[in-house]
Formats: sequence, C-alpha cells, structure tokens
Amino acid sequence: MIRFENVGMRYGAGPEVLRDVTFQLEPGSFSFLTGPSGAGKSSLLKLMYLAHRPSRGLVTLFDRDTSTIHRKALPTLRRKIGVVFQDFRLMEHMSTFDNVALPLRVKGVSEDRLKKHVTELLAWVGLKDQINAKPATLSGGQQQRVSIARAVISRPKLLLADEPTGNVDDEIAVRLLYLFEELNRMGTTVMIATHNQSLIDRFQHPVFHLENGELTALDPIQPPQPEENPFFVNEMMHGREEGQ
Ligand SMILES: Nc1ncnc2c1ncn2[C@@H]1O[C@H](COP(=O)(O)OP(=O)(O)OP(=O)(O)O)[C@@H](O)[C@H]1O
Repeated sequence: MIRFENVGMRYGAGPEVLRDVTFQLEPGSFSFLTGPSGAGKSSLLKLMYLAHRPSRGLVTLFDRDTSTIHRKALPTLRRKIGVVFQDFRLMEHMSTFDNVALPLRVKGVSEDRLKKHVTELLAWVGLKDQINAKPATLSGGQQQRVSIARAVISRPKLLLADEPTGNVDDEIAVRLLYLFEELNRMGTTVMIATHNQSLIDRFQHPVFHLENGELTALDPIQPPQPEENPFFVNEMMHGREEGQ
C-alpha cells in the first residue's frame, strides 16, 4: 500500500525533520504512529497524502513511485485517501451535513443514497442534533467528529488520521476507534497518529514510533482476546455498493 525507503524531508531550506525513514504499510493493516510533539508525525502523514514531497528517498503509494506522479493525477489519487487533519479543515460556509456529504457528491452518489449514509454516520459519531450547524458554531470536539465522518464516509482505500481523538472525551475516543476498526475490517488501510497511550494499549495494533525525525517500529504488546465491537456501526457502510 505504502512504502518508504530512506526518506528524508525538510521544509524549505530548513533542517531535515524526517531522516532515513524506512517502513511499509501492508494493504488492510491498522497501525498507530506515536512520538513526542515535534517528532515529525504530521510531516510523515503529509508525505503519505501527497501534500509534500520528500527531499530524498523513495515514497511508493498504491504501487506508484510518487516522484513520477504528474500534478494532474494528484486529485484522483487523493480521492482514495481519507485524511483527518489536526486542524479539521472544514468548509466554513457549509453545514455539518454538507461537509460530510462532500466526498460522496464528488463521486456522484445520488442525494437519496447519500442522505441515508450521512445521517446514519452523523448519528454514530453523536452529531445528529448538529446536522444543520455550521462549523463555527460547533465545539472543537464536534468539529473533529465532522472531520472524521467526512474522512470515512466514502470508504477510502487509505485512512490517515492526525490526533483524531485529541479533542474528545475517552468514551467518544473509544467509539471513534471502533469506527476506524470497522472501516479497516472492510478493507481500508488505517494509520492513526496519536498521543493517547490508553487507546494504543486498548486497541493493540502495531505501533510506529517517531523520535526526532527517526522511525522505529515497536512490537505490539501481545494482545488479549480481541474485544468485540459492542456497537452496530456498519449498516451505513456495508450497505454501500462497491466503488461508491
Ligand atoms: N510548515 C512548516 N515549516 C517549517 N517547519 C515545520 C513546518 N511544519 C512542521 N515543521 C517542523 O517540523 C518538525 C516536525 O513537526 P510535525 O508537525 O511533523 O511534528 P508532530 O510530531 O506532528 O508534532 P505534534 O505532535 O506537536 O503535532 C518540527 O520541528 C516543526 O517545527
């Protein structure tokens, strides 16, 4: 799905903020990305969703060497990637519903179908009462959940989430992790950058750790019996036809 080989990255003429990063994400995998503030987590994700180019090394995405991808091909590739940004990046003039519906509208899904899916997903993330609200009237945690719903609604091939539970309480954080796991079970490769050690301990996925721009993969602690997802989250997702 993604392969990095000896990748370095710098902003402008500044120092390298990522150094000799080598790893790969298998299709269908679920992993966490950890590391102290400033270690380079967001920068690594930027390389993965093609918002930034490496200063050296090779980044392969969906079996393509990203250095050879033409700018015009970027929007199509990016549509396969769901991103939860640390700063949400919601469309300020649009309602919660319209923000979340956007990726489906871009794909040409009919209004009838998308209404059902968007409404169900917003109920799942606890935003059914905010469906018509504009982002400026929502709390940080609510905006974060709009941003998550928008990232997962079209069942991307790859989901990259930057501190997706940074603004919500523990109960909602766990619920959101179940949503990511459900998406992963349906085939999406997932990487989540987080500082939340209790989530990492609870959900037991492989951990990549960044320290000062250098990456190490940590072995996951031996998992206990897999936890059953106690919630029914998937009707809106399983109900959708392939490619929609
Ligand atoms: N746009 C930018 N221009 C110049 N330097 C930047 C830019 N964005 C990040 N950096 C620098 O790159 C380094 C890595 O930052 P990055 O945001 O990737 O870290 P992070 O691990 O995601 O941190 P946090 O957990 O605080 O979000 C830091 O030294 C930061 O100052």
